[in-house]
Amino acid sequence: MVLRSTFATNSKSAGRDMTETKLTARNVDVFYGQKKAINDVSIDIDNGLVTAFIGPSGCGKSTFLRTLNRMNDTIAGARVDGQILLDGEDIYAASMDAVALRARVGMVFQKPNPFPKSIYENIAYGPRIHGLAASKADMDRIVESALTKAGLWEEVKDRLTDAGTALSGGQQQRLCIARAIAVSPEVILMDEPCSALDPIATARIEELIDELKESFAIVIVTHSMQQAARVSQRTAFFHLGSLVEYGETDQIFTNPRETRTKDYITGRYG
Ligand SMILES: Nc1ncnc2c1ncn2[C@@H]1O[C@H](COP(=O)(O)OP(=O)(O)OP(=O)(O)O)[C@@H](O)[C@H]1O
Repeated sequence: MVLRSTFATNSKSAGRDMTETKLTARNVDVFYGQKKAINDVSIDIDNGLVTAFIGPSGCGKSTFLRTLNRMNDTIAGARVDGQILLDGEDIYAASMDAVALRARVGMVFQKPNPFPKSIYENIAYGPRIHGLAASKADMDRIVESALTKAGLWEEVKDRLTDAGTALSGGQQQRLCIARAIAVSPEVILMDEPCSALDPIATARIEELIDELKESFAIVIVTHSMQQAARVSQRTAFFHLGSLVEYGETDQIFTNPRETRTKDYITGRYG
């Protein structure tokens, strides 16, 4: 089945016009060797809001998420067919540089994974390799701005030379979000970003996601339907590698169109 977005065509966010569709997937299949993990998925992902991917374990949420910034390139035997467009540009085209792409489409993982470097260096690394800072003062500004947007600046401004790994789990995850933000991405992909965190750190990240959606398109994979309902405006339900239903989060949770979606959200499997 091919699902296409039926949403409105314009939105305004953070006082600027944002083109509605940021990422478009068309007829995407993903294979691991002979095994087909994603089957004919088509979806439009829009700016200025949070899109949640939900579904039972093994349904392909993380696999599909990784297609959106070519993280599957790093997995031996993985193959992606179909088309994924970022602002209309084919991200699998030979002319697309994967490193540059991953700066535009950043990723935050399940387990916080700061570099074994200082808090400052964790943020400065990306802008440095992408040549985004002309001077030390420039870099200081980028570091402060990214940490501020990630809600971490006040907690770390007096200990920027401490190791990133010395922070609490929740702080480390906000550091990883700051690291993604520092290279001015357009999209942030989050693969179960709260699964290693306690409820208080989770709430802090969820607040942050809500703030960040003003500036970035955000896609989050979550095992928690409550989390999807709290943080997202759109929800995509995957089952056995297929996109079963995609719609406004309220509609998916209160009035699902497909029986399989209803069965999942009412706890019949998962
Ligand atoms: N690196 C890999 N090599 C081979 N098969 C893989 C690989 N990664 C995932 N798969 C398979 O692809 C399918 C989809 O897995 P994926 O991790 O994307 O699902 P998921 O919905 O994110 O699951 P979970 O919620 O448990 O994280 C599964 O059958 C899984 O075993």
